[in-house]
Amino acid sequence: MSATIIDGKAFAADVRGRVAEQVGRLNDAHGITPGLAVVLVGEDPASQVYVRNKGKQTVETGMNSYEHKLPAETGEAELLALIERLNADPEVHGILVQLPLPDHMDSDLVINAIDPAKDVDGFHISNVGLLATGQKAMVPCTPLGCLMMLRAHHGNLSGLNAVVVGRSNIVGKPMAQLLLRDSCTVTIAHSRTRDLAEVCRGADILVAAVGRPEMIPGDWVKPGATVIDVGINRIERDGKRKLVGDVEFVGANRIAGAITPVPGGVGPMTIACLLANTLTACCRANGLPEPQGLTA
Ligand SMILES: NC(=O)C1=CN([C@@H]2O[C@H](COP(=O)(O)OP(=O)(O)OC[C@H]3O[C@@H](n4cnc5c(N)ncnc54)[C@H](OP(=O)(O)O)[C@@H]3O)[C@@H](O)[C@H]2O)C=CC1
Ligand SMILES: Nc1nc(=O)c2c([nH]1)NC[C@@H]1CN(c3ccc(C(=O)N[C@@H](CCC(=O)O)C(=O)O)cc3)C=[N+]21
Repeated sequence: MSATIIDGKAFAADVRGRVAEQVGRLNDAHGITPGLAVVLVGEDPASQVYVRNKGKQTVETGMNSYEHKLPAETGEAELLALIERLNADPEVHGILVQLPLPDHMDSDLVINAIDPAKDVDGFHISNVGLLATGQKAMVPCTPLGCLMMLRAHHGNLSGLNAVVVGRSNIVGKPMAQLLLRDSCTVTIAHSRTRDLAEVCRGADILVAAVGRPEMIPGDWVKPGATVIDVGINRIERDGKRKLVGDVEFVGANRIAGAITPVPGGVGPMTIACLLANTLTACCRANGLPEPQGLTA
């Protein structure tokens, strides 16, 4: 028997629909339009695709999109000055600085210059600390999207064994925090983990966020487990360019209970959650009630 495919595209369309509806009501009742500013430094082709998709979907949900494209050689001071302007701009409720930044910039410094209330990526140290201590934070979009799909699929996650492979600040660590908050027993694995296969086989929920094409084979998956594949890897196979995850899909699909595909899994939900976070930030900035069903 094969696994249930968790359709991230459909989930994302649902989230976007709910965002659009609440944006419409916000506009009708208060004359407010949420605004998202996306800053891209340099010309990484993959980043350009994401930024274009984000801008398009922002406008489709009735929000304002402000794109700032800076050349790769932009100085750090110039980027910080732009962030200052966006922090002060009342029309801008969310700010996203696309990562990675060019090598000559200090990413931590840049991210921590963003007003935490506008930090829709949830990467600012204030938001990281708020999430870790169980307080109201802006929650990183990719882990938030994964959590929404897991909750929808499982209902209650309490007591389940969750293994997160990857410990980055943008995916692995916040994912682990969210699973812990939902009372999973959480293991974070990484490149130094001993016997990763055995660790993975203990997982009721397996989240792969590594960045290595198809490194997790089917026989690392516990029968019936839910597999969330965050990996986005561009490879060439049989002369064709292809997008694959960190999980070997065909093998894992035979053993898992449910699995997210790549593409069409976590990726679309990341963008939908970015829109949801922008709406949340706008509501908070205006002292209005939180949007329903769109926060963690
Ligand atoms: N779908 C989406 O919306 C998004 C997808 N992504 C994708 O998710 C993947 C991960 O991204 P990100 O977290 O930024 O990546 P990073 O490169 O920042 O982190 C990768 C993590 O994987 C671990 N790792 C590397 N090799 C191994 C190994 N052989 N065994 C076990 N662990 C290993 C690293 O361990 P160590 O710390 O020890 O080095 C590290 O913690 C990428 O494919 C990225 O493109 C990212 C963001 C959003
Ligand atoms: N500050 C910042 N915040 C981010 O959230 C951020 C970032 N920087 N840098 C890069 C990563 C990566 N990321 C993705 C978003 C959407 C898809 C996505 O929509 N993927 C589609 C396929 C798109 C394609 O074909 O390339 C899918 O999986 O179906 C993927 C990856 C956000 N990131």
